[in-house]
Order: sequence, then C-alpha cells, then structure tokens
Amino acid sequence: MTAQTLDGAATLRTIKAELAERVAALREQGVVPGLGTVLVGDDPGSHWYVGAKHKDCAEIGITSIRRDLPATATQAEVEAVIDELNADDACTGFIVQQPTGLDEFALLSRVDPDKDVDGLHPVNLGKLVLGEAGPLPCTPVGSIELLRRHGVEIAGAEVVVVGRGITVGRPLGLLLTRRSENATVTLCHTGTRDLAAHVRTADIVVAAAGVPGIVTADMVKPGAAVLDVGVSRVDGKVTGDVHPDVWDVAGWVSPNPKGVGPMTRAMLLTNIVEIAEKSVRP
Ligand SMILES: Nc1nc2c(c(=O)[nH]1)N[C@@H](CN(C=O)c1ccc(C(=O)N[C@@H](CCC(=O)O)C(=O)O)cc1)CN2
Repeated sequence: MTAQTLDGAATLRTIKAELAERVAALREQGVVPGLGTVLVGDDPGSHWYVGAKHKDCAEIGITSIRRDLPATATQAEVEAVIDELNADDACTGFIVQQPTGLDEFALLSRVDPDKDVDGLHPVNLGKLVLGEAGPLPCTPVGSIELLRRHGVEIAGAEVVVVGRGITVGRPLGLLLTRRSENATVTLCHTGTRDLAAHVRTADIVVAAAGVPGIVTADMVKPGAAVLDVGVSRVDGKVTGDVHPDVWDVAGWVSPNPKGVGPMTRAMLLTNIVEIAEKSVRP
C-alpha cells in the first residue's frame, strides 16, 4: 500500500486563486492589503521563506514591505523597525521571521496584536486559549486546513502531536480540541516515556519535533494520516520528521517539502486578507 499525498503545494495554489478574488474585491473598494516582513541575518532558509512569502503576495495583489537587517542588528534596532511597521497604514500586517537570535518574546510582544499575521502575539495566543476570534498561528491552522481539504475526518479522531514548540505543537493542540474540530489530542515531547505506544493509537499523527525520521512505519497505525511538519537540513536537503517507510503503512502522508510548508504561507495570506476585510466590514 502507498499512502495518498496531502498535497500542500497544490492546496496553496487553490487557496491563492480563492484569495486573489477576495483581494480584487478589496482593491475595488479602495483597500490594498500589504504584508510586512522583518528579517534579521543571513540564514539561507529564512531568506527563502521570506522571498516565497513576498512572491505569493505579488501573485495575488498584496503589496510587500520588506525590511532586511544584518545579523549585527541589535534588539533596539529591530524593535524600532517593528514600531515603524506598527505605525505604517500601508502595512495591513507583518511578521518577524524566526529565528532572529534576539529576544523573540520581546519582539513578538511589540507587534501590534491587530497586525500580528503570524498569530503568535501573546494576546492572540491568549485569545486562542480563551476561544476568542483572532489571527491564528499559520502552521497549525495550515495543518488542519490541509487535512480538511483532503477529506480527512478530524472530528472524533485520536491525534498524536509530537513536539511542544510554541509555533506548532502547543497551538495545534488548542486548535484541534476546539468544538469546531472536536479531536482528542495527546501532546508528546522529549519527556514522553514511550513515544511509539502513543503514536500507534493515532488516527492522525503530526510530527513536529525537528528530529529527522523520528516517526517510523512500525509506530504508525495502518491507514492513519501523517503530517510531516519538522524541517531539518541534512546534507543541505530539507528532511522531515517522518521516515520514508511510513508511506507504505499510512493512508495519507504530507510530503516534506511540498506539504505543510506551503500551507504555512497559505494561512499567512489568509490572515492578511481577513484583517483587510475587517477594515471594510468590521
Ligand atoms: N515568523 C515566523 N517564522 C517562522 C515560521 C512562522 O510561521 N513564522 N515558520 C517557520 C518557517 N516558515 C515560515 O516562515 C516556512 C516554512 C516552510 C515554508 C515552505 O514553503 N517550504 C517549502 C520548501 C522550502 C525549502 O525547500 O527550503 C515546502 O515545504 O515545500 C514556508 C515558510 C520558521 N520561522
């Protein structure tokens, strides 16, 4: 058996086509959405991600405001750029690309929560805990959207998330246990005693530990859906957390690349468009 593909690249194309229509409608009403990015340093991966985000924006009519700073930039210099984007009316929302090597909690906290298209500001993460509306973190919500658009049943599913990071694992547990998703979630991490025993129970596995190949075929229930979120670079090549032999057992697998990564970009675009639409119809 070979698993079916949870195709993030194709889904991104579909979502961009849908959003292009919404952006065109906004422009007709005189609203031009704009994405800002703050990038610190020379990490080639981060440069690629930021470049891809601006390319996506250009394709669907969102304008770009790009602020690239050298690796020597200080906390105060980055905070000054954040203040500038907070005050810029042409900037609907913006992100500080991680990692920065600086105090990221302080940087995230300085972003105007209403412009936080990453959904990672403490106020917006707090809203997620409380079940209030707000921008949602892009990778977790993109993972759910990928499953939904491929018809994978989430309600009632046993989900095992491997990884408790702030950008993926923790918020994903909160999203999946909302009434609208109704999944049962087990959050595993480096302190989990028997990871394989937990993963074996799962209808849906989300591998977001950043450990190449940590989820192997012997751990996966036949027919399960497996999302590969982890990104490591092995010999310069993107390598995920899901071992290739999982494709022989699972029902669905998201490849890596071309799985969850493009969905992160799709949800960033969605967050910008939603904030812009709110400015027209609050
Ligand atoms: N401020 C943020 N920083 C980071 C986030 C984030 O959500 N907000 N997540 C990751 C990186 N990330 C988004 O910025 C991201 C990851 C992957 C992709 C993507 O499209 N990947 C491609 C392949 C890329 C490659 O070949 O290297 C794919 O998976 O097909 C986009 C964005 C950390 N930082």
